[in-house]
Amino acid sequence: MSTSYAVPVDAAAQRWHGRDDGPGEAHLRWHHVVAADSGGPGPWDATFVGFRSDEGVRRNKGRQGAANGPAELRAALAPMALPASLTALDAGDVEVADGDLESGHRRLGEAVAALLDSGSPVIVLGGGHEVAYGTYLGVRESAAMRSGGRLAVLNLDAHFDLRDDVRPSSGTPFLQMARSEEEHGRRLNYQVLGVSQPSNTEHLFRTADSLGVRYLPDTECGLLNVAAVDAFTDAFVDSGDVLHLSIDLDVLPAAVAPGVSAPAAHGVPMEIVERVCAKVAASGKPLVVDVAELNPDLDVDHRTARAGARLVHRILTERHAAPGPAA
Ligand SMILES: N=CN[C@@H](CCC(=O)O)C(=O)O
Ligand SMILES: [Mn+2]
Ligand SMILES: [Mn+2]
Repeated sequence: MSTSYAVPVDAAAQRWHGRDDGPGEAHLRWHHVVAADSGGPGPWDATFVGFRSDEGVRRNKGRQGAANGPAELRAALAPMALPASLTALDAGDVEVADGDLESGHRRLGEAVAALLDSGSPVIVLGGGHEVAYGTYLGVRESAAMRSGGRLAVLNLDAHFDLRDDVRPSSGTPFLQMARSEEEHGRRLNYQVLGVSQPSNTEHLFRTADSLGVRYLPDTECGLLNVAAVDAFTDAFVDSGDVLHLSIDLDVLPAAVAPGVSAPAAHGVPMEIVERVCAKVAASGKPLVVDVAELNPDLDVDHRTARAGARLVHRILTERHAAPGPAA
């Protein structure tokens, strides 16, 4: 697989190290199984690509530092113990330089499309939430979509990110997607879990309503709401053939995820977020996940990085254990 869209994988590969308790499957951790070159056409049980971008957060007047998110997420995932032997590929990082977010989106799209077409689940390590539009570009151009698959996008987020700004930013990705889908004669199937009323203006709620967005507020995503969350998630999974799961870490309570631009006063409990991720992964449908908004400069004892890595771990191990859809 060509990695012309990305910086050399060497720097990314350096992050895949950790404790080694001995040889064999019983001692496996992620750093043992991630390869930095393709070694074949795939599919892999997991593929990773980083999106080193702060530009969207800068444009959205947030607190910068998310460009170092990919390295931190790799470092947090690397030592996690694996319950089974998986195959994994790290395609390196797409770097956003000189404020050229648009070029970064294009290059990320090329990377995601190639990895998805290999038949592998794709994990995009952000980056500000502007990562989601680049991820979408890849999904849009993937073989699964070109052959008529229905896209379903689930955003786990305190925010709708449907801002109508002059320039793309971390606050605009899902409106960009909606417009792109419209240009392609489709309506974006966009769903959000964890929306915080005080963090979204009435204008954003109206935009969401006008686009037909289905959402669950954070106040209805607690541990007492498991049945409703399950029903919401099941309906999401059923609504698409190709699933894009976008995880903005500010969906988690600030105590769990302090290392984000806009920490959540309420948030959705980790148990619920992880449960939703596991359900989506277990569907066996073509899947791309992006993890957004980790800002290592604001993190406390790598708490946010570990929470993000734990979600990635759960998604990929759940996916590996699940029976695939009938071929
Ligand atoms: N990706 C983040 N988007 C949020 C940020 C809110 C904030 O910085 O307070 C948004 O634009 O609404
Ligand atoms: Mn958010
Ligand atoms: Mn967001």
